[in-house]
Amino acid sequence: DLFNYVCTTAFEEYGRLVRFWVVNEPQVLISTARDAEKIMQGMQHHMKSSNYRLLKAWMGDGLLTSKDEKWRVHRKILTPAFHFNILHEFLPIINKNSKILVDQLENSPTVKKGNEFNIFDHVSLCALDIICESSMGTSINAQTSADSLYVKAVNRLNAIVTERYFSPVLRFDIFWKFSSLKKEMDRYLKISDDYTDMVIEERRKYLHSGNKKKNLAFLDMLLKAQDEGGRFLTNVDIRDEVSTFMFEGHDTVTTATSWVLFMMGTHLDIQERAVEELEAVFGDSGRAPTMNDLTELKFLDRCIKESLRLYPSVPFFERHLREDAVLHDGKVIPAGCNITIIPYRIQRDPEFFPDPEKFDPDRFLPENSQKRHAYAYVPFSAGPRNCIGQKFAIMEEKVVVSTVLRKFRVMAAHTLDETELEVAMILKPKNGLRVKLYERTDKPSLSVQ
Ligand code: HEM
Repeated sequence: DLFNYVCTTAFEEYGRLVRFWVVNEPQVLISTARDAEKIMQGMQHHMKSSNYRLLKAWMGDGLLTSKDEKWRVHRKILTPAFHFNILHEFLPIINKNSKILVDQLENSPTVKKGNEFNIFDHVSLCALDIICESSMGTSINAQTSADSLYVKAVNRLNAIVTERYFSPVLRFDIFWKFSSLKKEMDRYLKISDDYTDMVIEERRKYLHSGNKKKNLAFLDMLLKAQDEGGRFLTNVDIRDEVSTFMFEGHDTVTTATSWVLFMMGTHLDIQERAVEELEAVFGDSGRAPTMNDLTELKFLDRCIKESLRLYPSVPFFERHLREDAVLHDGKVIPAGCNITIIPYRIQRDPEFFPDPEKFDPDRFLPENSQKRHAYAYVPFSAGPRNCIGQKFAIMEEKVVVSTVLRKFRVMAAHTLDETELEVAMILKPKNGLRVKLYERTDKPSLSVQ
């Protein structure tokens, strides 16, 4: 199938670099850490490929798609929001929603009967609540009222963007313009834009009222910068950044979190080690994690990293070369090419990860990882265009996974071999990740204090 061909077979047939044509545009696939470094390390090749124009209908010129001065200015404004000293402000939001997730699972008839279900569906609503409240400062209660129009809009927009990206026909504007999918997209864009505009307006009024009691939101950084006369920051710019966060911070975390839980469910010895660590940190208490607790969860941290190695939420990303790129062995990729960097392949290189298919969290022990090539592990990309939300994402994963594991024993309902991967912008298994949950009966009830 296409996923295996692009990520594996193509390199076995043609070697470490593969070139093909998408109509009149040359595309080069990169599969090794040393080549990836030459593309990602500086600002020289920071421009995204022409394929990202397909994302622009939703997120305009947000951080993910923009370039040059606009990208630089916006990145500078948003970077402080992800500083370690600020991140703790988001912990109550993550704790609250993880608790709701566990409550929902506990009360679900499917879970009670010991039936299997797709863990993805539940984690997705939880991640949506978290990213919405963290970026906009408002709660949409996706977990408790799944029929909200905005929730539907975000989910459909994600799916439509992906469908267009991989459609050999709809990617061309001429066919897209007259398609029913475009009509549907316009409908959901209006719902999403209207909602975001309304939240931005309310948040602006709230901040101007001088009331500082509510949690900080990423949006506040942008509104503050606009107040201070920030260049480039129109209302549409702010909306684009919020939409970018809703896109980048939702499905990515959902996939990553679901995979860790599933991997725990297929590797019960590893799950037990993680639970022993949780018991050491939380004892018999049902208290919610603090930032200090999260730092203590070192084994869980390694499980999350290892899961992202095997199943990077973003299995590939792309650049457009405005100048020639010289690779580590002197080979030149000429200006004008689009480049696809494939973490899914790079992170399976046996030179850096012996027995690469094995799920082994201890690869990330300091003594096993310190000397590894800096670009051998790039689930969050690397260099100046790396993921701005990576610390937030790991913090969220740790809280959600630990909250679930403190309450439930997770058992996978199928094997890894039976899990077929889909070619999409986000690495999703075609038929979901199905698990069964069993309550750890001797555990106290969890609190969000
Ligand atoms: C496990 C979760 C996540 C993974 C694996 C992930 C991965 C990535 C990757 C690979 C990129 C580079 C994409 C490209 O070049 O096309 C990226 C960029 C980005 N991510 Fe994440 N991401 C995650 C979570 C998040 C979260 C939670 C947020 C926001 C709170 C976020 C915000 C962004 C933004 C804004 C960019 C664009 C950065 C720029 O170009 O300056 N991501 N992410």
